[in-house]
Amino acid sequence: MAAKIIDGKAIAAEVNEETRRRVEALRAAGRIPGLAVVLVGDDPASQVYVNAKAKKCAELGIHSDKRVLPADATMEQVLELIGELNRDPRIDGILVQSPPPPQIDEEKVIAAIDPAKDVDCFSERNVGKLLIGKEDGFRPCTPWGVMLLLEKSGIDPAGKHAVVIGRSNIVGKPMAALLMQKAKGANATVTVVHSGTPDIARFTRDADILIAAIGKPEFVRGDMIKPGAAVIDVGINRTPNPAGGRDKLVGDVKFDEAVEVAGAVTPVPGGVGPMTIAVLMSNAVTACERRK
Ligand SMILES: Nc1nc(=O)c2c([nH]1)NC[C@@H]1CN(c3ccc(C(=O)N[C@@H](CCC(=O)O)C(=O)O)cc3)C=[N+]21
Repeated sequence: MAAKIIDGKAIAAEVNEETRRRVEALRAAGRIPGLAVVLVGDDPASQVYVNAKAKKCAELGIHSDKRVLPADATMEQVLELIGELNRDPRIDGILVQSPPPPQIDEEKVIAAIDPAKDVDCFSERNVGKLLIGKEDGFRPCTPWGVMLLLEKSGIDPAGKHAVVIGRSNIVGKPMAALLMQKAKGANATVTVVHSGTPDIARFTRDADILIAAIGKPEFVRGDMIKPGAAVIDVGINRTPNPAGGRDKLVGDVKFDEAVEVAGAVTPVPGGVGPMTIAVLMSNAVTACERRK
């Protein structure tokens, strides 16, 4: 039996509709939420994401301020810009597109962002709040997007074995923290596997919920999936199109095989990606609502 394909685009549209209503309410009260998106350098993939975020802001009535610094920008220049955006009253949220060029110390840049404007939930303070389950920080965009996908697809993690492949600060670690939270919509038993795990398949085969976030194209094969499991593919890997033209996007899961074994699976594109942007928009509006 073929798996149910989870429609991330449709679920993101629901979340965005709710965000649009919140923006309307703010605007009626004379407030316009503002998001600054900082891009250092000219990486083509980063440009695509940054433009997608600005476009979604426009659709939802959020003011967006795209700031591009050259690939050889210095730390001083980046920190100067962050300082300016921290002080700018029109800006509620600040995002610095990751990864920056090598001369930029990303950790220092994140630390310079006002935690009240840290809509990525990357700062030490907001990651700390997330870990202790405090609700007044922000939701990490991709992991929270995954939690919403599960909830809105009727998949309750409570009592299930969730296996996260990958331990990045952006996805793997916060994903594990959210899934294990003692809260409605979470409460899973969580295993995290990574590049230091011998025999990853031994764990993934026991997963009721499998989250792939390792950045290796089609790493998860059909024989690594428990029959009926929910498989969430966070990977976005660009591979040159053999026919020329636009790069092909593939996830961290071999979709054609997963669909034969899993109970539910997210596609790439059209799965987690649109949810990441939807949560970012929601966070920007939350930042504005709190500042009232
Ligand atoms: N500070 C920071 N915050 C981020 O949230 C952040 C980041 N840096 N760096 C890069 C990753 C990646 N990311 C994506 C967002 C949307 C899609 C998305 O919408 N993808 C579409 C396809 C888009 C396409 O065609 O390339 C989809 O999956 O359907 C993908 C990837 C946010 N990131």
